[in-house]
Amino acid sequence: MDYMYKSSNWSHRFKDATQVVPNHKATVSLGSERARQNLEHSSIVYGESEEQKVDVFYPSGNKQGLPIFVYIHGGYWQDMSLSVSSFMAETFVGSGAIVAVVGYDLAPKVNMGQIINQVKKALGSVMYLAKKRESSGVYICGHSAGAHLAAMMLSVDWMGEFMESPGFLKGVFLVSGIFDLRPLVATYVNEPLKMTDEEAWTHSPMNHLTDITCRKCKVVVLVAEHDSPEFRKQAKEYHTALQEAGMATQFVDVPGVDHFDVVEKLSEPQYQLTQLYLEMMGIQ
Ligand SMILES: N[C@@H](CC(=O)c1ccccc1NC=O)C(=O)O
Repeated sequence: MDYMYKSSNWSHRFKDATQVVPNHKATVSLGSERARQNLEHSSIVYGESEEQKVDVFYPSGNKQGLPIFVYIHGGYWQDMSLSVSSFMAETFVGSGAIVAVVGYDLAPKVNMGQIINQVKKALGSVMYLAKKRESSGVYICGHSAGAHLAAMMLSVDWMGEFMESPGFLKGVFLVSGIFDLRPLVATYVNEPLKMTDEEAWTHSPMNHLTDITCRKCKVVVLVAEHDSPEFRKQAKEYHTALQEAGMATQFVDVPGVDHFDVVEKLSEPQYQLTQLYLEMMGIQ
């Protein structure tokens, strides 16, 4: 299971698996820096720590009615950061979306329950922004561990917790995600997280199919051709479970990419997933 959940082992692009994650970090951090240099942006502070912020990138002109593309980064809830996660902003803002990048604290500083709560608060602040800007819809894209967090947001009671209309949330894109955390408990991934089997199940989207609040959300479950068999299995099983729960869902097997460039390429306007997201947001 350690080998299955080490995504760098399954990349086809490098001879040496140890190059994969450093290359990913260099790529996303360069793109993120460029976005901060070239785009109008500001931060919403939703909590006390440095990471509890949402960085928002805007098309010029202060227009109302734009879609909001929310990005939740991966890194097994213990790696990566807000500052390296705006690499797609230039492309999406260029097409007329507001881009909101979610930061959250990492393990071992916080546990899984606290991380999920932080992301909920972050999304609550995005819902408020959506109302203020009369947004045409909020679309969440999560990668890997971020896809797990995005899937957990399908079951948030927005009216109860934030007094915000759930109507803004229109789509959720889950890229190479983990939807049942139980297989991770015995792996290296759990060393800083320290989840028990019970906690792993409590915080699994697979355990929250009957309390989905966003009944009208379109959910796209995506997996990379060169993701590990475990990731591919997790995605297929969650997609089937969503279907059985009566959700509008679509499965996309993205050819020619691995666990990392499946999202890196969102910085390219012509990439298949960029096109799919823009189309779903109604700006293509
Ligand atoms: N330890 C993992 C790292 C990893 O999976 C990862 C790294 C950066 C961003 C996302 C990742 N995957 C899941 O959250 C590996 O070596 O593949």
